[in-house]
Amino acid sequence: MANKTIRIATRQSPLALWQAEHVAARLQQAFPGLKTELVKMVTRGDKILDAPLAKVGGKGLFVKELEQGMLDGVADIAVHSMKDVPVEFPEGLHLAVILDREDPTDAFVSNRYSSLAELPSDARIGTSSLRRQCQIKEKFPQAEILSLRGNVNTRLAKLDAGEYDAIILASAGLKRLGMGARITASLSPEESLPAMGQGAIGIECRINDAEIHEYLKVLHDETTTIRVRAERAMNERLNGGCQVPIAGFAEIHGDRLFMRGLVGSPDGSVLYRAKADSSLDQAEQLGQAIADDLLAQGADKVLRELYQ
Ligand SMILES: NCc1[nH]cc(CCC(=O)O)c1CC(=O)O
Repeated sequence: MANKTIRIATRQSPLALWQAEHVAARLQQAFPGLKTELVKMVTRGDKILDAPLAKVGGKGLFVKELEQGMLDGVADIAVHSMKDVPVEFPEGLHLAVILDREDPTDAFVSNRYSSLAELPSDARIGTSSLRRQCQIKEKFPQAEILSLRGNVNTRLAKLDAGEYDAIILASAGLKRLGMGARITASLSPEESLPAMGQGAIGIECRINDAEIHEYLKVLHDETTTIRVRAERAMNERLNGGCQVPIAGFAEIHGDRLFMRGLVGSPDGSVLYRAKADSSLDQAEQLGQAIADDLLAQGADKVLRELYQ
């Protein structure tokens, strides 16, 4: 293992670079002498900035190019936000490890209002996530939802320029970039149920690369893995990516796994919610049960309309 260099495929947004550098630092801490190298790439999701994600379509918008890099042998691992990782992988690649979770909540950020509850009914709210949009619209049917794309700094600059009364974005991204102080209020799961995998970092690599797996093992976080396994199982059954109004969030209390799921119409007029709990070794079954509950309520109608 002497002189080994691990080449890490990453996007170039400040958050992606932070996450890749975090993984590099953790690996070097565990394996003194190990070298790492960032292989910086541009994904389709980075290029298409003028359209809402829901319109761009296609799964794996932020990961495909990184995956091709590993298949081509120009990178050994890819560091992803779990939220952006589709449930299926290209042949030869898989998810090797999930790291401990940062704050999974959605953040309410405003220069004018101190909480979601204080917003005027016709507030202008920035978000490009249908999941956030449908939950906001349920409570504020008159609210104007405005597109908000770009990296964290771009999004905050748009808010500061006065384009919105408030914006909603992932707390994890703000905290990782040292901008946690910009979070006006963390939204509770009742106010905005997070996306599957939100706040968790995952590492993908070639299935047959035994040496790399030896290194990655030290990064594994069991609690986060169980939670994200349940959340991904729900999305898999609903056939949902990050461009559909689906939320799934699991928490561990004692020796039980508690999960909530949600499917909504983008305009917030229909929202289906489900919750259940299980033992920790039944994570996948729990996620599937939540999905089945949502489907039995009629969630498939909403999803079918979106996929058309
Ligand atoms: N879809 C983009 C994306 N992917 C991961 C994060 C934030 C970090 C995380 O959830 O780990 C974001 C930005 C956002 O949702 O505001």
